[in-house]
Amino acid sequence: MGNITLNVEKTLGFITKESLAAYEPKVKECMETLEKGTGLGNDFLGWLHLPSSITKEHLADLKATAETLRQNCEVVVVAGIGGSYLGARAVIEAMSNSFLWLEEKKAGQPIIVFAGHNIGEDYLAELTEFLKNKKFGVINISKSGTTTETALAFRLLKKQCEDQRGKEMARKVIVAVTDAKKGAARVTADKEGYKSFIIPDNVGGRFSVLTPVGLLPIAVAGIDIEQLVAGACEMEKVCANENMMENPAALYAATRNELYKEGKKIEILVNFQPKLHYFMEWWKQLYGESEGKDNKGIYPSSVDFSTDLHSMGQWIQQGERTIFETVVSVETPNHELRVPTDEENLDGLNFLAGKRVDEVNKMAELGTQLAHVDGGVPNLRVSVPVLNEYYLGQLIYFFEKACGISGYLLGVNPFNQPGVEAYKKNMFALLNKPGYEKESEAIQARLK
Ligand SMILES: O=P(O)(O)OC[C@H]1O[C@H](O)[C@H](O)[C@@H](O)[C@@H]1O
Repeated sequence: MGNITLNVEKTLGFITKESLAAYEPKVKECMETLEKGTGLGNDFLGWLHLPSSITKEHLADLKATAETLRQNCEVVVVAGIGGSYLGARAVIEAMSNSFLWLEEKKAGQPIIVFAGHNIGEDYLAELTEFLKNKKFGVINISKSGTTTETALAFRLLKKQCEDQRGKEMARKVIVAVTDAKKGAARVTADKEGYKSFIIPDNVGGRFSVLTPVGLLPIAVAGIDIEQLVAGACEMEKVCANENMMENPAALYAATRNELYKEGKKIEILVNFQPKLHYFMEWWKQLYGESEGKDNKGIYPSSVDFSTDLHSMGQWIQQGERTIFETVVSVETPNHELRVPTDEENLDGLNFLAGKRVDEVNKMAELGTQLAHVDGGVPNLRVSVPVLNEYYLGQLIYFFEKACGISGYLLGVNPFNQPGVEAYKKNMFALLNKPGYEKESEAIQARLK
């Protein structure tokens, strides 16, 4: 079985081979800093050798809990935000049939829905309505255990679950994934006797998809977590290579840093498979929170092609030349569908008759790459042989390792996110949260 690969050739008209090669010693140093744990944020390096440290017993425990939820629930609500949400959604959406959720639910295959990632009253009211009379369960995920969005949704879900299914069944179908000791989610789980899984202290939220944060919901969705971990393990080996040109994570980190130095301030992650939409959302948090600080950092954005070629395509082709693209390209689709012949040919599409739909998609991809490079947009390409658990595991670890290296190349602490506290402080002050009396007064004075 081959691996995912990275091709940076289409950046070379914008940066030189020599400038890229010059990164080799710096990248090596960053990799050593990660390995030795001597850099900034070194108390959050638990993700680095996480894949190879996951035991069969741990996976079996996760699968057994997932099975309890699958057997007892028509719907499972996964409550979480940021790193406690995006990884699970990324893998579940990438691996699920796009239309399965519209079908009648069969026993043993619950629908997964998400909550706790917004404060939309309509969203939560509609969710409550949808769950009425349904056998549902909840996975409450929060590393800190105190995130407002998630706690608010969980308060509603817990009550509804207990009201509808009784305390005893609720205890069986509510699972917590949180800190070992701290936080409200831990206190509730212990008091109510919920099954719970621990998020290791040294794994930050955005690096936690391969902990129970991601693995439990993914297993509940019926997706093979062993293969996901096996793929990540393989990349853990590949991305340990000290030769930068043979290490995709190192090469990606170096290339994007050099492009940034040359004025390419925005990276657009591109897919040609709509199922990867949430994978890109996961990637945005990973890179946005890791690198966007100290007034520095590439702005991570994403598009779904060819959909967005009909909207953002214009900007990318001819807008300000401060962007580069990284395309995640799936080589072979999981299904085969050919364009039918039509005798009348009213739509003029008979030139495509007999071809696979993916051949059209691939020509859209190649045509776009050539056009965008011609238009001044450097292009990186990550090839994924097939969209399956194994390669998703590879992609996850590849992007995580590259992020650690890239953050150190940039000279920031890639493992903290102090900036996200600013809005929270204001929100708590505005809502008169106990303990925020001084801030409340100050903010009210500003609003007069
Ligand atoms: O898992 P939690 O503690 O609930 O945190 C969920 C998310 O919210 C925070 O505000 C951070 O910005 C994220 O890095 C984190 O993943």
